[in-house]
Amino acid sequence: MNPAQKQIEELRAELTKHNYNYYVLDNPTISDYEFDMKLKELQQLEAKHPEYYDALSPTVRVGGMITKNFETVVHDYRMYSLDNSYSREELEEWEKRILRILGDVKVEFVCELKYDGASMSLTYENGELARAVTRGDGFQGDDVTNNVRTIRSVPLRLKGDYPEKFDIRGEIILPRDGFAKMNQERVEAGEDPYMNPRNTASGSLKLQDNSEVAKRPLDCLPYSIVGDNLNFSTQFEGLEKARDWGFKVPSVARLCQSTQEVMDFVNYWDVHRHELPYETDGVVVKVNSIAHQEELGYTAKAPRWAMAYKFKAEQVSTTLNSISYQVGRTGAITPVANLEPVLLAGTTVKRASLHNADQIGKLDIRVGDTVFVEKGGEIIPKIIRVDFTQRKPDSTPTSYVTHCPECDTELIRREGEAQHYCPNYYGCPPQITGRIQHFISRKAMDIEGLGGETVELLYKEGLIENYADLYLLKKEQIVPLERMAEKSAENLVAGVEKSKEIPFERVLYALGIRFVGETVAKKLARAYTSVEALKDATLEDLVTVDEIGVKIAESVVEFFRNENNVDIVERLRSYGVQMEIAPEKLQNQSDKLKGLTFVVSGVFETLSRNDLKKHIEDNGGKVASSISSKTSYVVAGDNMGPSKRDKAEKLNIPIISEHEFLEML
Ligand SMILES: NC(=O)c1ccc[n+]([C@@H]2O[C@H](COP(=O)([O-])OP(=O)(O)OC[C@H]3O[C@@H](n4cnc5c(N)ncnc54)[C@H](O)[C@@H]3O)[C@@H](O)[C@H]2O)c1
Ligand SMILES: [Zn+2]
Repeated sequence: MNPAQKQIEELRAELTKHNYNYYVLDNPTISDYEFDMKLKELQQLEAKHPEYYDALSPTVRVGGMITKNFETVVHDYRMYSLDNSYSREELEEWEKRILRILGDVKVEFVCELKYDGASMSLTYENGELARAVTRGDGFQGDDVTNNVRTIRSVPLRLKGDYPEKFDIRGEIILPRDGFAKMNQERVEAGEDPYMNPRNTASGSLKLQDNSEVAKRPLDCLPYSIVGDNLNFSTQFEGLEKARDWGFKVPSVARLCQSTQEVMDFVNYWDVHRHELPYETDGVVVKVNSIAHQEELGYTAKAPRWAMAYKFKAEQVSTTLNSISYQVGRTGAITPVANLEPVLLAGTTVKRASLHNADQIGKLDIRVGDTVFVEKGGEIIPKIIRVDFTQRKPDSTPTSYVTHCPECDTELIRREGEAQHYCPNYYGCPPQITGRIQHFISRKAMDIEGLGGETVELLYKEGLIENYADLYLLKKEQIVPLERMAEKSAENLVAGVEKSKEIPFERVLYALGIRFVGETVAKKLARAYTSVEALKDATLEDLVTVDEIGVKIAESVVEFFRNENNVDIVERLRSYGVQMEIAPEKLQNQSDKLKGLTFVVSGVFETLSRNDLKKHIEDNGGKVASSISSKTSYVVAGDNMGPSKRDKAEKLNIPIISEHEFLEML
């Protein structure tokens, strides 16, 4: 293969992978700037070598895709991406291109902010929200109407002189405050914080349970209207109309008569964007007249009448004062850079994560170095590189810690893992308190009246050494402690007592067995029904359980091989903690539907939809939200949607009634 072709194909493959990480997994591994630069490189190569044209290239296709977890809907009007620019020169070139097409006319521009979230198309019919669909691949997207209905700024009913039918496009975002609050709750519950508002907003739309979506403070910021017979003739008027109909259109949009005015808007917001309640990653400049827009049209991927001007992620340089090492609940060591405090993107930055030993080696970072720090959407800033021109002649390479900073045990690094670990499971303080903090967290034993700091205090005072000790705490022991009062001590003891009602599957999760998260704990609880049976399970036995792999199985066996753990579990049982699935619950459970996937549609006579779903899950079946070739049965009630019926028939999937379903049990 010729080198140019090879390079083109490698870039296409790499960008396709990043699109998948970004749009499907909501978990990008490179910055947007790096992504855009690679895309530009590909664009230039493809322009030089038109012989390698490919209609599937990331340069000619919108990067997203449908997920198949929702009903797929074809957009009446295609959804496009935007071309990007990073400089005034690029903007001026764009203006010239436009004038070449439009001829000698006066062109007005509208500047809007580029909200950083997930794009959404809302269809309104006769003033009512009919559908909400993600951008997907631009031609078709996921029907997420049920999730979007929970967003308060999406009007379900419009007011004023709205057109009979139209689509309005907007960005679904998570305001900074709401995001910070969600993360605070997660951290308190012992869960990892979300990475950034954009990915969290996008991930929220894909949740299957809309009551979960309703808890998230999402917002919808509209920016364009498409349809036939619209009653306005410019972009700016369209925004005003949408506001009158009840949409939350941000008021920062501005009409500009020249590139200078556009640049003034850009420069103003590059600085002041950190004062906004939500994140933005640039400005979108649009030709104002819709007649002009129609004349300009679209390329394969983006309108010719609009251009995004992207802000560069803000970078600052500062000094690395020291590196410290944190020990997590599992004993994992994380190196942290302690920086000379510096203002970045509206907040003072003092620390940055260095991830692991390899990262330190890759950056060749040393104490005393001047380093560049960047903050994208992430909460924790990143060190991009060292400014080697500023390196002091007497600096010495960083040598990674060899012993645990908390308990002085020699660290280990397992084959194939990036992190170092402190193996002192029972003697290392942050591991001990970390395990107890996990045990009491919301999704585990949910012990009210007890928080992470109190756990540390109780441990420091010698009152607890493991989570079983919590059940022996007496009010009289707690009251004398710092910041404790009669009432809070009572609450703590009552909270511990109440946790004895927590079902076995959550107790199993609370034990903190490595790799046994919530879902795995559920599977294990169902498969073994008691801790006694799980304890005796062999590796060969464990891996036969659905979705349990060797890694998890080994970890379970290792946990119960340790006498200390067995002892603690035995004590928990003796205090009354649930160590098996309650018999009455077991009665209604079976494996009868194992391996079968059901889609439930319509309204039912004897059961509610939720009960029906619970029956399916209790008997080992799976519930999916949309019909695919993997569906085993569709359980249909009254008013089953015709499109679902068509699809089931096309794929030859049996449609059964609720009575037929109950008979299966
Ligand atoms: N880091 C990664 O791995 C990775 C991977 C894929 C994509 N990306 C990022 O995503 C970008 C591509 O995504 P894209 O195709 O959605 O393009 P884009 O985000 O650059 O621009 C198009 C989108 O901007 C949004 N938008 C926000 N405010 C708007 C406004 N006022 N008017 C019009 N549209 C507005 C719309 O949802 C529209 O779909 C890349 O440039 C890159 O920065 C990053
Ligand atoms: Zn240690």
